[in-house]
Amino acid sequence: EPLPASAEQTDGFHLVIDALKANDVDTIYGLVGIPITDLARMAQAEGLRFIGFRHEANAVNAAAIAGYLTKKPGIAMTVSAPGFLNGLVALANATVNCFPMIMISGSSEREIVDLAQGDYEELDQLNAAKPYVKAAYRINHVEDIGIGMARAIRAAVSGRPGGVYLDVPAKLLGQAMDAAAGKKSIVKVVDPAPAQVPAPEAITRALDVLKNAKRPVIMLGKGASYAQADADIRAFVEKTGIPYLAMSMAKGLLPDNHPQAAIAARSYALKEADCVMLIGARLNWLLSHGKGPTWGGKDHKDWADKKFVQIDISAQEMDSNVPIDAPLAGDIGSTVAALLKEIEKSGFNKPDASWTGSIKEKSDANVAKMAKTLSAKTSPMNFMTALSAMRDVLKTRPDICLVNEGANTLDLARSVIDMYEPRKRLDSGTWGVMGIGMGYAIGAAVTTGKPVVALEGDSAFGFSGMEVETICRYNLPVTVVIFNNNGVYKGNDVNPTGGADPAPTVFVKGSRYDMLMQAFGGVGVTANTPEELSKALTEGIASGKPTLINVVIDENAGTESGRISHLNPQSAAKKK
Ligand SMILES: Cc1ncc(Cc2csc(CCOP(=O)(O)OP(=O)(O)O)c2C)c(N)n1
Repeated sequence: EPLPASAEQTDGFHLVIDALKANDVDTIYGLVGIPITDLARMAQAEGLRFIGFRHEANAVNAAAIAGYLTKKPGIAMTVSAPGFLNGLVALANATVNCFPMIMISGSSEREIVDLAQGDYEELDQLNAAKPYVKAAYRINHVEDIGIGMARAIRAAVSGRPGGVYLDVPAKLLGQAMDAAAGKKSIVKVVDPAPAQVPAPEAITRALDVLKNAKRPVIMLGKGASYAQADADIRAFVEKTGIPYLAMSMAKGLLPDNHPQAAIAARSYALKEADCVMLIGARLNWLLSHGKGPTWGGKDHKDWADKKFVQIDISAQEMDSNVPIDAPLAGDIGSTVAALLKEIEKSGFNKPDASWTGSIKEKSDANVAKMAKTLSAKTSPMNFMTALSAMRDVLKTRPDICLVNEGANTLDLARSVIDMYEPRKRLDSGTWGVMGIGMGYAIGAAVTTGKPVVALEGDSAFGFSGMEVETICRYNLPVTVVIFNNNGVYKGNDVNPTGGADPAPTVFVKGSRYDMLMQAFGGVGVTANTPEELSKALTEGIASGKPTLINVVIDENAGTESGRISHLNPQSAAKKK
């Protein structure tokens, strides 16, 4: 007997989907299983895309990069306990990188977990997540799904963006309620990331510090890329005439060949600058915490004699880790707009040509030095000769995203491959984490609809390589390029015992990663020369088809841990 219209019912499954759709979510990245398989089916039936992965970490990485690219929270979905834990690493990485996303995980019934009665995949996921996320919520009652999802969305994108955990006990999905009341309970979040405008006196103070500087430099961080205030940021750099540096994911905010780019003279600029303006860049390990020899200091504790201006959406970021002379607490778009407005009114004298000229001189000399290394002919290829071939191809397609991870593959590509548009370089980021490759490539391809090139060290690729099947299943325009030097960092280590086990850093020699892509119907090619690499890369991008290029690199090439080998611990024990 059908229920009377007024008594029509809805349920938790449908309200989760309604809440996502009401907030313009169109894609979920996940891996199904109890208790979310039907939720995924229903989401797809209701018009959302559900991109199914082979490991939760890659699904969560895809959601994270979707959040970075769109400023809307990426949505990931996992099963309980082990599926949740598999996703947690990438959720923590999203939080560290300030990428807005929500990981929704099914969970066991509270009463069973709270009494440790031993349920299928029982774990107190909410409390396990809390140390690694910006916010964590559990929804226990179906009528709270609307407001719970709204809070998760606002937490992900407002203020400093980050990863949010949303715990969905299995029982919640099955709970029913009156359909009309359910509809009313859905919340469309109003202004989820409100503008945060800095105080006028902070603007004046910052411009005073910059105007009094003789040798200023601007450091753009990925926060500046995320802001999507591209025109104003470019206008600010050009109107002030201050030389600028870009952290790896901020490359392309201004084209790397811009006349004010100081990237090729980075060490000189950081050492000699008397004033540094940080825009969406934190003074963390990547910038030696703002002190020490990188900044012209005597030793790693020495604060060099410099003034710092910093724009950050979190006021608490200031003085981390050196005193900030002119803090600008606000969102980057509003802050740069306010600075430009003040400059329009009160003017700004560009730095003396002796400073900009000295940077240009250093840059030109370093570019010339690199050109020599890049033009060398080697067989087998080394990192630089392979990167030289890639650079020439990628220069013709500034619109595509370059995903990049590895050690030498990451460090060298960052300086060799120029970027010309914002938010096109997606890499290991703040943690220097390996394993983001295929997840970021899938997230970028699905989000942008554009071709993606994923340039991978062979070890780095191994963390997420099974997603090659996912790339083929959705026929994504992803070209994976693996710099295959037979090992972690290099491939020439030997087992000191002479025993049968390979050295800890060595892989199977002559491995054919290209056959992995062929196994799932994609195009697989091995490239032994720069010409073969250029041809395969050009064709891969043009085809729009899943492609993997296995690039044979000299196994003696490379440096252990790339640019950060100095971080490896050294024994203090006195040698006899
Ligand atoms: C989750 C995680 N586990 C281990 C590590 C430590 C590491 C940093 S770089 C790297 C791989 C280097 O080998 P690869 O062959 O990719 O690079 P290349 O020198 O270009 O040939 C590892 C394992 C990190 N950062 N994250």
